[in-house]
Amino acid sequence: MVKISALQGISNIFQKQGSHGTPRRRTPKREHSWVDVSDDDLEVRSAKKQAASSSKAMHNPNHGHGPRKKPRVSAPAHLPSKEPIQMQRQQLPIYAGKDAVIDVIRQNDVTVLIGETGSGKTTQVPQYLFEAGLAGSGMIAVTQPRRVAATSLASRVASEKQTSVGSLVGYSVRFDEASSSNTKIKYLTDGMIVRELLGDPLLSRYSVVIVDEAHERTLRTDLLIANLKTILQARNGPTRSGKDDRGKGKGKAQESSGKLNPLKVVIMSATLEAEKFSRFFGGAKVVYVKGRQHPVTIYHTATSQPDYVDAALRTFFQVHLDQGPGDVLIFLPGQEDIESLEKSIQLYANQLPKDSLGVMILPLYASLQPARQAKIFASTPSGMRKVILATNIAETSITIPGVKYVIDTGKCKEKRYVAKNTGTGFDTLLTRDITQSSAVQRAGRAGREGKGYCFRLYTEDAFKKMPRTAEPEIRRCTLTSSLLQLKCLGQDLEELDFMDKPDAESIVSALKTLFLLGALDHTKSLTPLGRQMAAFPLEPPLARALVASAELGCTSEILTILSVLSASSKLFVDTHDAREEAADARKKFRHASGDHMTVLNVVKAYEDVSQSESKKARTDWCRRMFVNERCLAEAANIRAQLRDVCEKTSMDWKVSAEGQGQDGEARVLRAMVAGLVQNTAFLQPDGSYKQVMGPSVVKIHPSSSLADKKVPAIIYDELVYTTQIYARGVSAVPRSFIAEVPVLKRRTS
Ligand SMILES: Nc1ncnc2c1ncn2[C@@H]1O[C@H](COP(=O)(O)OP(=O)(O)OP(=O)(O)O)[C@@H](O)[C@H]1O
Repeated sequence: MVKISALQGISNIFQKQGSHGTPRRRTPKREHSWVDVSDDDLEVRSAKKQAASSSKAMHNPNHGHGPRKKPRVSAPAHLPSKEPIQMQRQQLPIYAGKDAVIDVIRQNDVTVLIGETGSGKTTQVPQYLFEAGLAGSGMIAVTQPRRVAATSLASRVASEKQTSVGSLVGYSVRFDEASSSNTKIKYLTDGMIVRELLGDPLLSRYSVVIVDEAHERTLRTDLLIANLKTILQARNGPTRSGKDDRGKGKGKAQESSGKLNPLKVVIMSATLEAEKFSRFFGGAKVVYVKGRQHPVTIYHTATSQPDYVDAALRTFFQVHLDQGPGDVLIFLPGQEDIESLEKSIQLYANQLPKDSLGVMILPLYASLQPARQAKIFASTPSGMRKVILATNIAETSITIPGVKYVIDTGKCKEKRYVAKNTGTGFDTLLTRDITQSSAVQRAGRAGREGKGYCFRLYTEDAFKKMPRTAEPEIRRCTLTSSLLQLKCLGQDLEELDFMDKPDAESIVSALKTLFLLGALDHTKSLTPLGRQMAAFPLEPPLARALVASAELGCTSEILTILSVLSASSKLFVDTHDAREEAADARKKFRHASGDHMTVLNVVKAYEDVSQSESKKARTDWCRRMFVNERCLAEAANIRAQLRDVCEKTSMDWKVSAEGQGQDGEARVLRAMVAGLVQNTAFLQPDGSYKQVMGPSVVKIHPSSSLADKKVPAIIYDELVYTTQIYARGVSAVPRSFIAEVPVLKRRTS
């Protein structure tokens, strides 16, 4: 049992000499942009000048060379602002430059807008443009790389506009939408707007597209940016240097005469290579909004901290015990570290004296169910300090009310296509050091409602050595889904004008996958099947399984399986405390063929309980069975949305294989094989599984109902790369099912 004395030891280490050494307090110089809310709030500079200044800020965020001091032991009490929301809006740095921002955007087709984190870009610019009439009869789109940002920003801006989400201000994220015919400002993920291109290649319902957090260079943001360039030409005609030659005063995007509306594009970020974006759009105007509302004081450790989870634990308790009110946001690379730190914090927090401030721990990672993610935005109960343990999904755009302290481990997980090393060709998440841009964004999550503090668990030298920005996703991730979408638009990855060209190897791999799925023919042309697949907001292999289910008469079952696979949380509750009970409960659902049919068994059992029992009894049942009710609720929602797409594409979603015994089961598995053609492996004499389409040897993941089983052939949902390569979401299938797939016939015979 850990004693409080041990806890106090932890808190002291940071403050004294311990593993952190004495943290450095940097007193920012007056002229530095981190603290300098200048009188001259807006500057429009040439792209070159801006880039130089931006790079200075990136290398030097709050690192004025002030004296070395210890951190203040008790920061002044911080309480979230109680000022009326309209007054808060007027105090944002961007407010003073409002008219100038509107003018620049009115006069230019493309504007690159840079401003400090928290200066008001994301919440205010769309409102300014709307108020100035730039939406015309169309909409203003604001894209975000992450859904949690899109939904929370919509709700903030709706309250600033004193309306409810879904009316004037809406959002659209995968499997969730709140908008109406009255919506004029729409926050949406970059993935959703790329999807909208399929039905509306010129994005004609938008008068303005604001690409926010463009520095992240997600694959979808890059796809959008490439398309915006061609859309601008189609809608606005050739222009000089991104200039709107129609002149001032003609900003109203909608023109009569049945012609296409001109489009305004705004690229925004706090940490952007402005010059590169400006050049890409033929010399777009760069606007720099100066100043930030509240200062953020940054500390670095004196020595590096290889055990960053332990360092985060110590730093948290130092803040908790020594600093004034204010919530804490800790950045960690992934779910595992989050869960481990959560346990440690809880363990020590339980031993705090009864009268001390309580600790409320809230995890935040992408696969957490949206309703649980949303809990971070709720106000902190009195007598508590909220600590949010987050991955980089909290890194950009969002304001978490109450957060005053940020602890940055300096680590993140990055998706990377692994092909060269293993020959298997799949995206995997690797832990790595963050970039300077990420570090600046992370610090920017503090200081949004008042003074903030950021404790970086790495040295200042390490910060200086970090790369400025991350490698664009287009250079390091699977391109299959994007390639399919582009094919539907009549475009080619090789030909589209991207800011950075994709890797040739990734293009070949994506072409191969789509060919194997039947989405492309041997001339690389889109097939009718490919077009059908692209209609679904699913990765191409899952979309292929769904289309196959129509021919096999089992769409209802496949919809259920795919909905559960697409939910953000896992179907079964992981538990370390009651592992045996959980395993016993799971046995009741286990299907001999493996995980896909097991999913169906769980959903069926849950539906039976739901029909005959109360809501409470249903929840109790889930708890007893170690089934995650949130996953099932989310899956039901996803299923309804996929069903709608089926209806729109005239696919009969009711057709079912239920009650048809083994024949029905075989049809469900055949449909899954059609989608998972590349995820197939055969048992080898030595008991291992060897990929049919690749050179790798894989093991069945311990979480699978087939773990340790030896079956002649398997299909799997995904590979996980840890110490070895594991197949997760596995079903046993007869080898003949695999041999039936036309493209696999030769390999399996
Ligand atoms: N949900 C919220 N609750 C309280 N205040 C908020 C909220 N959302 C925004 N704000 C306030 O508005 C300010 C501006 O937020 P906004 O997201 O527009 O800034 P930004 O310039 O886009 O920052 P970033 O570059 O970090 O995305 C915040 O610093 C905060 O003071």
